[in-house]
Amino acid sequence: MRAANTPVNNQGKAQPSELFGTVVVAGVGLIGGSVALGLRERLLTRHIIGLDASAAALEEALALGVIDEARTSVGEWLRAADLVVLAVPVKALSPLAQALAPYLSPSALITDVGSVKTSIAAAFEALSVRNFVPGHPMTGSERGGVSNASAALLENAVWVLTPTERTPLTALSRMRRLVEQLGAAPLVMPPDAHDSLVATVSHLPYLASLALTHMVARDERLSLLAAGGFRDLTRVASGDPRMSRDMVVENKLALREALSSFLRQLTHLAETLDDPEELLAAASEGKRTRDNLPVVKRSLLPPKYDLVVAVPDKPNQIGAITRILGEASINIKDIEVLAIREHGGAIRLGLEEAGDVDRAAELLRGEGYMTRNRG
Ligand SMILES: NC(=O)c1ccc[n+]([C@@H]2O[C@H](COP(=O)([O-])OP(=O)(O)OC[C@H]3O[C@@H](n4cnc5c(N)ncnc54)[C@H](O)[C@@H]3O)[C@@H](O)[C@H]2O)c1
Ligand SMILES: O=C(O)C(=O)C[C@]1(C(=O)O)C=C[C@@H](O)C=C1
Repeated sequence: MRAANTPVNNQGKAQPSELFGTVVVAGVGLIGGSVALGLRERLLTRHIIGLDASAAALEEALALGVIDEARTSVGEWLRAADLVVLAVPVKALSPLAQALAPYLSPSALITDVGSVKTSIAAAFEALSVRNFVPGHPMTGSERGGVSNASAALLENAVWVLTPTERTPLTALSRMRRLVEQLGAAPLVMPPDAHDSLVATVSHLPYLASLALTHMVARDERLSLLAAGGFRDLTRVASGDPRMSRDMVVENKLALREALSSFLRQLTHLAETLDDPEELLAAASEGKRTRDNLPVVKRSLLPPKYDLVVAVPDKPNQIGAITRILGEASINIKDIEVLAIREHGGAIRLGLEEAGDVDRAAELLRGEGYMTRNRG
């Protein structure tokens, strides 16, 4: 079923890649289609089956050479899948997971690309699907559908992986490698941390774009005067309304908090109109932050402070370690599985601040873990 070849990953390290004999992409649209094309172009699979509720989407995907075979309903045929990628709208993810689960091979790697992670992570846990690694590539477009799919969309994107306490280290490790083989940069964090962060960087900007477009809709002269600045700030308002609505509603708790912060920011900025020096400071900070965004600089991930932890071969090790550090308010920005041996393995934790490394090491040693700082 699987063979290994040894391409070089985007950090220049030789890494064995996994060949997935049969891949199922459920939801053959913009993101599902892009994953399928990436797998094909990088020779990571022999056969791709598209599963979609829309016969038209499947026909288009076949015609474009994105998939080899089309299916409109689940069934025994799914047992042949070595990798299953769920790429349907957020609201359809959990019902689809439920429909697929009885047919999945226990060795298959399962992932999804949905924009909200706590709900789908919980759904797969409840279904006791073992090798499920929730994911979210931080890239996309306001133009959906397979005709806009491209392997290049995923290249250099940060791809968040949100394992739960039950995700096996081996599954996380396979998923990390797959993301790297697709040219993206994996970043591991708990599902709730992901949802809280995307509320600010993705879901709030979507609501802000709606608010701005609604203001323009009131007066035709405004739309005539709207130039590049307005266009750039409101691009995401052109996305599919139903899909976008469902995405923000699914994350409404975190989004409400982000909205409150945004309203406080706007109120503060309104006050600085009477204090030009303060407004200049805010504008300079805004420029600095925006100019240094990795997506603007086209750089990969920001620097992190690393701690390597030896983990015994027991269940729930990621959960135990993240809980110990979470209780001490130490933020884990990334987790990488460095090695898996019969009697245990090692993971690298990417921490937010230099001082966190010593604090985390002390806490973990206190709980019986062996640690090593990595410069
Ligand atoms: N568009 C983006 O920028 C972006 C970025 C990252 C992640 N995502 C996530 O990726 C997922 C897919 O988004 P997209 O932009 O590729 O959407 P899309 O509309 O391009 O594709 C979705 C596909 O899913 C199919 N589908 C819908 N309901 C289904 C069901 N119940 N069963 C089977 N097929 C079904 C549709 O027919 C369509 O072909 C979403 O969960 C979204 O949150 C989107
Ligand atoms: O349109 C784009 O460029 C996007 O990257 C879309 C975007 C975003 O808000 O950044 C939208 C939703 C997804 O979950 C991820 C990415």
